[in-house]
Amino acid sequence: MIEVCCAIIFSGECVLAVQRGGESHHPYQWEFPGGKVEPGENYAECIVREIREELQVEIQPLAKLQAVEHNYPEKSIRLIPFVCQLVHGTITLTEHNHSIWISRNGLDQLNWQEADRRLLEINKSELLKRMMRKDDHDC
Ligand SMILES: Nc1nc2c([nH]c(=O)n2[C@@H]2O[C@H](COP(=O)(O)OP(=O)(O)OP(=O)(O)O)[C@@H](O)[C@H]2O)c(=O)[nH]1
Repeated sequence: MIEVCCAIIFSGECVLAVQRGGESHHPYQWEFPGGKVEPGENYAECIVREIREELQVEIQPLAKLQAVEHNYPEKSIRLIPFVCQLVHGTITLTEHNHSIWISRNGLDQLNWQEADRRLLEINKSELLKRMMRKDDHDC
């Protein structure tokens, strides 16, 4: 079981989603930025490092949400999500195709990876509490 941390980065009441490249596993699907935990690293260290590498910004992890386990044909992962806030920097994608800030309505509309769909389902009430706006709006 591979442990993967991901960051649900908030800006106001919107969160950041990133799209995988065409050459990766699960091409063009959406995910939260993050990656595999390295030996000797705790989850918070992992997510801060991965976000520096992938987005070139500094974040602060605020809360760990419920993890999900998922079996893909090629591997099994435990996906560990952290609610995070941006501390400084401008997002620059080093690995992903696109990024988008989404409101609560957007959560249901993206073509997420399977593990993320499950992750969003089990953490929905916690996330919606942090994304209170009722109307769709530009993030
Ligand atoms: N970063 C990230 N990875 C996720 C998410 N959901 C999900 O299923 N994954 C999977 O978790 C693994 C994360 O690996 P990684 O980010 O370190 O490296 P990678 O995409 O190059 O992995 P690869 O070994 O499949 O090519 C990938 O298999 C990816 O498909 C997510 O929200 N964020």
